[in-house]
Amino acid sequence: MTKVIALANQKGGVGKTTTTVNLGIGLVRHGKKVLLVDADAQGNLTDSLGWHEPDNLHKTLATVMGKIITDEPLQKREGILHHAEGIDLLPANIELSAMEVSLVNTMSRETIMRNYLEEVKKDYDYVLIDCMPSLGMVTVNALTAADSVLIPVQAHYLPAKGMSQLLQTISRVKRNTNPDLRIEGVLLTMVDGRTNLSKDISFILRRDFGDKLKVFKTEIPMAVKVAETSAEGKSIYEYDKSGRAAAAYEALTKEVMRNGKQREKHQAGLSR
Ligand SMILES: Nc1ncnc2c1ncn2[C@@H]1O[C@H](COP(=O)(O)OP(=O)(O)OP(=O)(O)O)[C@@H](O)[C@H]1O
Ligand SMILES: [Mg+2]
Repeated sequence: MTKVIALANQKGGVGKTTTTVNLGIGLVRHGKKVLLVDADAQGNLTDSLGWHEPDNLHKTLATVMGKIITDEPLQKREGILHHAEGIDLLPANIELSAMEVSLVNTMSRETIMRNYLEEVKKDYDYVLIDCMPSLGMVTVNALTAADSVLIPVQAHYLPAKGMSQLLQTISRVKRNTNPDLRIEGVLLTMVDGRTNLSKDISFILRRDFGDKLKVFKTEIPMAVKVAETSAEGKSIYEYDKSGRAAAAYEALTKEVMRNGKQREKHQAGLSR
């Protein structure tokens, strides 16, 4: 069964794109087939995988969503690019900002991305959707298409207000279009080892948003090498394979795979 995970947080610059790349390629390194979907008109994911001029790409997420809206047939693998580290990418560029507007007047406007992925995801074990820093219609589409949400949070920033808004949006999506949507976990990113702040933030998150809000055991350290990878169009495993950030993203990858296995066991138990 394919697992679709949306990486979302309407706060900008918290590590959504970086985590999409390094979790995605981490899964590939464990033999999984993975599609990354760039759902941000800034095209940062596309850029950081080496397509440095996303606006020059002719086929993107906006193209395929447009075809779903107008009921045009899609070609096999239409718009999907392949990266040297073994991962597929559906890119995005500035055209996605027009999609935000055109979705408003579209029928079944929340389910366009889900309809697109229904067929396409059959070729993959995991689909990771890198959301833009807003809770607009494209992000709602991603949450509607997803099995779970992974929420990166910058460790030195108290996320209380933004987190309530995000959790409200997730609840709304659950009520309206995707009752089975789960929270995969909150991931602390850019953790500066010299402080205890990340422990405090884990504590506050659990205190304010309930024990059910799982915080990943893995934390991603602040590391200059991580910031440098995007210019190189490579993952952290290629760029700095023996560094702390590569080890952390490898640990996160294993945690995500373990979560999936535990859930499968649980579901098998329920259906017996
Ligand atoms: N662990 C880290 N250590 C140091 N720098 C990092 C780390 N993770 C990400 N960065 C850098 O921080 C910036 C923001 O990261 P990223 O683009 O992944 O965030 P984002 O949530 O996708 O941002 P946006 O909301 O704009 O889409 C980037 O320049 C990235 O290279
Ligand atoms: Mg981003």
